[in-house]
Amino acid sequence: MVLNPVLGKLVSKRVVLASASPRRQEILTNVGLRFEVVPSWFKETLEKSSFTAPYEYAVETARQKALEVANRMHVKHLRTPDVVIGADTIVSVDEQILEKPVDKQDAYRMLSRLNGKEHSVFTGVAIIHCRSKDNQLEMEITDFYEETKVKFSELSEELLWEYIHSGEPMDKAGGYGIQALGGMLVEYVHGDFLNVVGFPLNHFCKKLAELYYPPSKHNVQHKKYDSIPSVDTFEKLSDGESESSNFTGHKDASKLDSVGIYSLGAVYTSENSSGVRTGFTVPLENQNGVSQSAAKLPSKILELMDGFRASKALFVASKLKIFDHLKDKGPMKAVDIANDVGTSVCGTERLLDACAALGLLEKTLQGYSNTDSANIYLTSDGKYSLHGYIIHSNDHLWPLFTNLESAVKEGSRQNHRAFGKKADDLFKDYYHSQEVKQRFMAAMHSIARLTARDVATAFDLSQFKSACDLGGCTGALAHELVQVYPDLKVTVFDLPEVIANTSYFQPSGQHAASVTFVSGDFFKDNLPEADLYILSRVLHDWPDEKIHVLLSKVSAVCRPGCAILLAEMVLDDEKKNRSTALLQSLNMLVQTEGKERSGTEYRALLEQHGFTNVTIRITGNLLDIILCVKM
Ligand SMILES: O=c1[nH]cc([C@@H]2O[C@H](COP(=O)(O)OP(=O)(O)OP(=O)(O)O)[C@@H](O)[C@H]2O)c(=O)[nH]1
Repeated sequence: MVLNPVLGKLVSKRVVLASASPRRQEILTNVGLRFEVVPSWFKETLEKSSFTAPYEYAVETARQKALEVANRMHVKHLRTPDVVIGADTIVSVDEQILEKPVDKQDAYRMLSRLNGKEHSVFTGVAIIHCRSKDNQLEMEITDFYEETKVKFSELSEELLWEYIHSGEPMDKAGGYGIQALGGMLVEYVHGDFLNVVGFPLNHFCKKLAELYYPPSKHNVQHKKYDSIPSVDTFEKLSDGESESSNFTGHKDASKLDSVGIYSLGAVYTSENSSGVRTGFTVPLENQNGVSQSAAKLPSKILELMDGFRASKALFVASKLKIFDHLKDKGPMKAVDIANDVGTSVCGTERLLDACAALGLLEKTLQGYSNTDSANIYLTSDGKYSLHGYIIHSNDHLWPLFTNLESAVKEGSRQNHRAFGKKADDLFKDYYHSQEVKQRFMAAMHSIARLTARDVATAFDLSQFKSACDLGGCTGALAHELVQVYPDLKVTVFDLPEVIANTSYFQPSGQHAASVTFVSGDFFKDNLPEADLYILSRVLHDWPDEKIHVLLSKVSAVCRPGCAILLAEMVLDDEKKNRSTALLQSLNMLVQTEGKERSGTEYRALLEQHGFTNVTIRITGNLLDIILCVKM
């Protein structure tokens, strides 16, 4: 649960932290913010002398870090984030800016400068709200800085060197980490402690409050608030969202809710004596003249209650190929679309309006047209088309999910209830008819295309000369890998029924020859030789016993130094935070004997088969990546 509704404003947005700093990640994770980490490639080399004050340098560096990530995600990854957060922490002493030491001598130089004196720590923060309009990246940048004064005690040379040899100073601005051993060097801190650690959380929340709840003309008083409104205040405000808070342009569910929530009363805000804004509802009279108070509705719960309606609207529009029609012919009127696809005008109009309100379509006087995202993801031939997966969700997953209650009661898959037949093998379900097989392959292909770049680049795989993608289906990941690593040869190993149907999905291009297809059953047949074995969305299909069979086979053919790359949604150890992955685990319950697992669980499985150095990258995207090496 997000404690602070200001941060709650970010829940439905794709938030990206443009920072490799584990401290920033921890500070933001600790308050319940969900975000993806995309470290910035911006080199911190701005000319310091061109800034009149040290904080200007920190703010500009933070801006450049965030801008680089926003641009890269938009242009290279075709994934425009909603919000990008960048930060830069520096220490300023005697008009000098200190960043991270480059070596121990440099750390010594910095710490000696700070010894026995007061210095300032500045963190510059940039919050960029992004949106893609006509494929152009539009951004609104907000930045600020926070200053904290820190005083070091008089420290002996011996102590300084002991501290330096601990290794702690190396990745810390000014050469110390106040949150750990470095705390022992500090006599006092004036200001925000977390600012020193790398992220001024309090100021960040105030900034979000300013952005998402700007003082409106309805305010009873207009004093500018100078502290974070209390939780209670935010809850009252949270659904009375103002126009300007909708940076991303899409209409999210909470915004839609707000219409209903305050239909009985208007929201006003005022400030209390301590400068804290308070929200209250003004009673309005109903039609009978009876005074009523606007009830604050639980918007999150309402959103969940209605979630299936939105999913189904998307599924039906996709099944009817409305996005394909609009790509070729839009803008179009409802009546023309209805005629083209052979549906009723009144039903089609309602569906189109719902899709427009959900941000999937645009509605103008000329008619309906696709949004940029619809063109890319929802048309059946879009570059990153999810059409295949959406149809699979509608035709296969939906009937299974309607039996979730039985699955939970019985603890087992529900294929027999959903489809009226009992299959002993998961994939027999998919491959019993050509139509279902092609639908399943198209679904796997669309997800693999979307995630392939992340899987291929989560780790540097350039040391491997050959790879085998076990259960690699249409070869979408294999083709991405050979593009990223031109010297790599990839064998896609999958069941004969799959391999026989891959030709439709093959790209043409210079690297196509580096991908070969071999048919076989990875539980029974010999595995092709390779330096790297890839298991992407495979292990979650199976129970531990079967995974042991598979991993022991991989282990048997792996030479020391060879590796396994896993791509799965990794659960947090406590299994309480990652709702997408936890829902995916329910998805596995209704249709397989498998489940999603935590990093610790994957590590244990891999280590039992001699795979060590298990490194887990939580990407915050659809798939997390695990690399481990055979000893
Ligand atoms: O007391 C502490 N002071 C500072 C830190 C950490 O120091 C670094 C500051 O470096 P920077 O702002 O450039 O951030 P990076 O780590 O390089 O990550 P980016 O990818 O954002 O450039 C920062 O990590 C602070 O957390 C500390 O830990 N304690």
